[in-house]
Amino acid sequence: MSSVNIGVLISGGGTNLQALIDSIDKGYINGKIKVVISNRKDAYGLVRARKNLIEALYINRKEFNSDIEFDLKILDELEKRQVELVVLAGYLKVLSKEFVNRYKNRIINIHPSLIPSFCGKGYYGEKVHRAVLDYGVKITGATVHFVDEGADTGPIILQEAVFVDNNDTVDTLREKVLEIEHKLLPMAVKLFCENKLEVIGRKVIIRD
Ligand SMILES: Nc1nc2c(c(=O)[nH]1)N[C@@H](CN(C=O)c1ccc(C(=O)N[C@@H](CCC(=O)O)C(=O)O)cc1)CN2
Ligand SMILES: NCC(=O)N[C@@H]1O[C@H](COP(=O)([O-])[O-])[C@@H](O)[C@H]1O
Repeated sequence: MSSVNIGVLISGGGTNLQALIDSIDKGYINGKIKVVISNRKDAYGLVRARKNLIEALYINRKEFNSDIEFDLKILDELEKRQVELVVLAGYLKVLSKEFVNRYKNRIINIHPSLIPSFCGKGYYGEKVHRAVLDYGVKITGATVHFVDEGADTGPIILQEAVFVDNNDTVDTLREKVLEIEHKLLPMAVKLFCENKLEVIGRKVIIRD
């Protein structure tokens, strides 16, 4: 089976990107990351990409007149490289309808909570863990899902839970959830690359 061309969008440190790079390098994922694109110049994920000889682009939103034009630029860079799967690995901008429709059911996102809890506009990064602690829930976790027009509303591919302890802080919770993310995201990408994910309405069926 030929490998799948992957494009990864980031905004930050890139530990999920690193998990994908490592998973591909050890042969766990039948894919090739063709390009990493960040909307933030200081994203350490760009450094991780370059260290692994992966093309890394910073695209400055301020150089475009609208979010749509910005998205179209990103789409152009992805399609120039025949990208078949887009992975959002800590990408902190909501994609436009045009982008989502161009890659329908071919955009995967990782979110640091058990969707539909603590997700959507305003819920990203540490804000999620802060909300989890403030609410007092006893479990949280991570979700990998296909991306649709809404923020974190797409069909769920994989989830895994973790207990919230009384002495947990944002930092300790982030670390516990990241450990799950670094397992679930490569697993979901592997399943996609092996053509084992079928979307039926809101449900994602994992085929053997
Ligand atoms: N169309 C979609 N685009 C994106 C999705 C999605 O599900 N559908 N997922 C997000 C990632 N994400 C949660 O997983 C998420 C990212 C950012 C935000 C948010 O509120 N962002 C702020 C700006 C943040 C910043 O630039 O500092 C905002 O848009 O006002 C919510 C959820 C990726 N794209
Ligand atoms: N709503 C999107 C969101 O909050 N994404 C989260 O940003 C972090 C990125 O970390 P990383 O840059 O080390 O992969 C991860 O925890 C990811 O789940």
